[in-house]
Amino acid sequence: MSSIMSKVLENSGGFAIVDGGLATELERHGADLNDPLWSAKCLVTSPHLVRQVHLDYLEAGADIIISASYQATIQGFRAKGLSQEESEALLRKSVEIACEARELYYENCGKASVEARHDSKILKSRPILVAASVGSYGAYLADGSEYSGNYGNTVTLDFLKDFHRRRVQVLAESGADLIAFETIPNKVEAQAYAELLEEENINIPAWFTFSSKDGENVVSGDSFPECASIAEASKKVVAVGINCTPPRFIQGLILSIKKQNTGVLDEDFVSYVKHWQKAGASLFGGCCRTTPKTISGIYRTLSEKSVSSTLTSN
Ligand code: MET
Ligand SMILES: [Zn+2]
Repeated sequence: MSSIMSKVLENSGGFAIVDGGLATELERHGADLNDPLWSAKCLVTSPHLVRQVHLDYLEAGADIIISASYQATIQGFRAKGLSQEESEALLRKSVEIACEARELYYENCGKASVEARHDSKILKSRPILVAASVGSYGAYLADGSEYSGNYGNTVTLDFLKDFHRRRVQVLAESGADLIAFETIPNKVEAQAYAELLEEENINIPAWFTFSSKDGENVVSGDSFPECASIAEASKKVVAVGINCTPPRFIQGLILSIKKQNTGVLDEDFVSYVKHWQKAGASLFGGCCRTTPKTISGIYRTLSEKSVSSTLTSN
């Protein structure tokens, strides 16, 4: 495991908390994301709101925040008329905004007042990681195929590598601590990411999270353990897990690979967290429709006298 990830896990007693939904939280605050760029639209229209939502997650106890680049692609920005340079700058901006939120958070910790503590905000100086989000090709298509994983015959391994190549390079050089490949819908895209990390000599670690709608396979029907083994075979991948998946499926999925995971949840997921921890997970967070309240619930649950669990890591 990379030293940054170990540092975060050690500091918090063997587990770390990841943020919750970003796009849906931006929407809850009034952003209109009805656009092929989805949350990436806010990088242009409301960067302050993005920064505030990152900050809300840090104050709710998240140790790792994920940038607003999930649906930010060079191809998507170019389709809106932006130049190559402007498109790359927006990718970098997504990470810069998250880094600014981290700075603001540290400043707030420094001057934390008694009121803030009463406000139940978590203002505790600790190692915080910024992960650069990479959503799937299906997310760029914005036609629901990120939840079918069915890209048709023309979308090959090489096509996917070329699609993601420049974006991954730019994000790797953006100041992020790691890359979060999220909501991966099929095996071929996982393979494309793993090969890109090698070919491009990406020098920050990555994690891979897959989405499932049946508790056994990823959304395309490819086996989750097979997808996970692609991630595990890469030296650059420090964690493999699940996101944007109903919480009732998470424990079984974790057990099916018995490695560390990021769990992702919906309405009453907090009750599941300790089960996921017992099943071997060490990273816990939310996805679409989870909020800072969800994350502070996870924080409180995991901060209670910890259950004895064996943690595994790759
Ligand atoms: C469809 S999954 C979206 C993941 C992304 N990190 C977000 O919360 O917006
Ligand atoms: Zn999601």
